[in-house]
Amino acid sequence: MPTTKQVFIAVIGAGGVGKCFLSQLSALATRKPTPKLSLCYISSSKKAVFNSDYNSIGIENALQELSSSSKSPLALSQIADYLAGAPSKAVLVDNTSSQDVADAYPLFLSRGISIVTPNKKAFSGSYKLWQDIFAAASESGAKVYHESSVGAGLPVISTLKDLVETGDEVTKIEGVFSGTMSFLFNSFAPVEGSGGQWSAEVKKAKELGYTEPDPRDDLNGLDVARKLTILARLAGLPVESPTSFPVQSLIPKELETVSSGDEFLEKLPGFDSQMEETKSAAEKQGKVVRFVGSIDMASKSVKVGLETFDKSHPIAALKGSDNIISFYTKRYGSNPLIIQGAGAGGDVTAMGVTSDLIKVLSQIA
Ligand SMILES: NC(=O)C1=CN([C@@H]2O[C@H](COP(=O)(O)OP(=O)(O)OC[C@H]3O[C@@H](n4cnc5c(N)ncnc54)[C@H](OP(=O)(O)O)[C@@H]3O)[C@@H](O)[C@H]2O)C=CC1
Ligand SMILES: N[C@@H](CC=O)C(=O)O
Ligand code: NA
Repeated sequence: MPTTKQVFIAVIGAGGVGKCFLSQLSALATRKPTPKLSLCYISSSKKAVFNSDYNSIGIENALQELSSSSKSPLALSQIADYLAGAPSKAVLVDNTSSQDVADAYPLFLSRGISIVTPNKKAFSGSYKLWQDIFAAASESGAKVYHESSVGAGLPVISTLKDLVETGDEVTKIEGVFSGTMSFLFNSFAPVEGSGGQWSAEVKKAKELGYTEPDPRDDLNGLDVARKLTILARLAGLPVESPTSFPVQSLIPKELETVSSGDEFLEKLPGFDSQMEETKSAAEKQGKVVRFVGSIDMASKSVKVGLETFDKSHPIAALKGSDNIISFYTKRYGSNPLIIQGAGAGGDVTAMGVTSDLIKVLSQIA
């Protein structure tokens, strides 16, 4: 019979972030034998591995077992039943970008199943979903953490929560919130040198694991809009949705209707001149162009899009996939609290998920 010091873990999604999470989970299970972490379910969109008697799946071999499995994933309501019936507490780790999985969070939480996730969809969907998630968690006592939904593993959500919960008042949040956009502009329009070809940099960002599963979700500005929706809500602004404020898209008009991400990437080189024009216009003023976002609490305004910056500006000087996020608050006055570092990539994102899991374990086990 398992003791209360055992926690069952279900992992949905084993892509770039999911794979890195499994490797961190394996190290965590070895380093900290208590509570005993029992991986009881793992799935991709097409396959799953689980045992109806909750026997643990070896974390080290989970990916191999998943790729050779002949089982289909359970329906979300079945996963909730399965985890609610586990012999002790269970945690769902959602490493997908699925809206369907996100929509089921209130169900999981109401059944006492805690959630950790880098998926932005639940927290930036309708305001009702946001309310349902936190109401379900508070009623059942299940925990929900989503640090990597903004700034990957950077401590953005935890910092904002700490500011608010200790009574500070956020007045403005601004910065670079997309690892993909940061990488693209840092390499396409660097402060020094001529930079690469736009469409080739987009392909590179995908290969490096920075983009969303469909890179159009980054280029249309929606990924940044989702992050700002999450931060605005946490700061006390009940933003209705990521499409309820101005968001600039970098998708060429001619490619707005292509049916797949792959077709989009194939056709993008034909439209490189559009981004070249934007870059030259900034260069003519001695500046560089970057993709940024801001939330102004007093005017209740949120915006996402391109802006030009002096080459000496900290935003212009970012490297790689770095994010930079400035919190202006009553306490910090005119010198904002600034968080900077890699904002995308499998390992740094999984780090946020694993550290959330550690927080949950310390509260439920
Ligand atoms: N990559 C990054 O740098 C960051 C990512 N994130 C977030 O992390 C999440 C994962 O990103 P990433 O790993 O890069 O994406 P990937 O596309 O690499 O992986 C997504 C995984 O989810 C699986 N999946 C999709 N839908 C379902 C479903 N309904 N049920 C079960 N499995 C499903 C896919 O399965 P299949 O392989 O069968 O398609 C795949 O294994 C996203 O929400 C993203 O926004 C957050 C911060 C940074
Ligand atoms: N596609 C996103 C991944 C992290 O949220 C990004 O590039 O920032
Ligand atoms: Na984060």
